[in-house]
Amino acid sequence: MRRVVATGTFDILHPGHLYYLEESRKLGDELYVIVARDANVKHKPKPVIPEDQRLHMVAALKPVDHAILGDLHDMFRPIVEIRPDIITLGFNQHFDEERLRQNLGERGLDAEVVRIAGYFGSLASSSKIIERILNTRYRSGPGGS
Ligand SMILES: Cc1cc2nc3c(=O)[nH]c(=O)nc-3n(C[C@H](O)[C@H](O)[C@H](O)COP(=O)(O)O)c2cc1C
Ligand SMILES: Nc1ncnc2c1ncn2[C@@H]1O[C@H](COP(=O)(O)OP(=O)(O)OP(=O)(O)O)[C@@H](O)[C@H]1O
Repeated sequence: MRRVVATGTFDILHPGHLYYLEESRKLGDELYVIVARDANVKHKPKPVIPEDQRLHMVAALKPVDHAILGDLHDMFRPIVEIRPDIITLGFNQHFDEERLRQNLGERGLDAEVVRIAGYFGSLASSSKIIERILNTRYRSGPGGS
């Protein structure tokens, strides 16, 4: 059984998330998804959707076999428990692949790190969806409602 781990915030689900999870699942037999804790999302505005609800929605997606909330303090704790063969990074995840491999090695983990390509077919970004909601519903110019 080849175990794959995918990670992310998954604030407002869109086809890019689905693509990332489908491509991750294809690399193995079982896909685990680690959903970022609200408190750990510091590199962008806080998620709109609370962590339990983000987890609930990710867990329901077809390619996902197991979804868990991440650890609050140590991002390697779930990895040590799952012991994946592969960890996938999304196209815009800010982790340095070499550094991540090094950190895993220091903890005795030999998971392969694979970068998944981006999907740009449609409105495939949580922040762009939020921007569109704001622009179309709340920032109408002259003549707008
Ligand atoms: C290998 C790995 C393990 C992670 N484990 C956790 C974790 O335990 N807890 C957590 O809150 N975030 C964890 N994260 C981080 C998030 O899931 C997410 O990738 C990060 O916040 C960047 O979010 P974004 O790409 O969705 O914007 C982990 C990320 C990686 C790459
Ligand atoms: N369009 C996309 N194509 C492929 N992968 C994507 C796409 N959008 C997000 N992902 C991946 O899905 C995971 C979760 O992404 P995240 O929750 O940060 O969504 P996002 O739409 O990139 O958010 P934001 O717009 O706020 O940056 C990450 O691994 C990310 O790289």
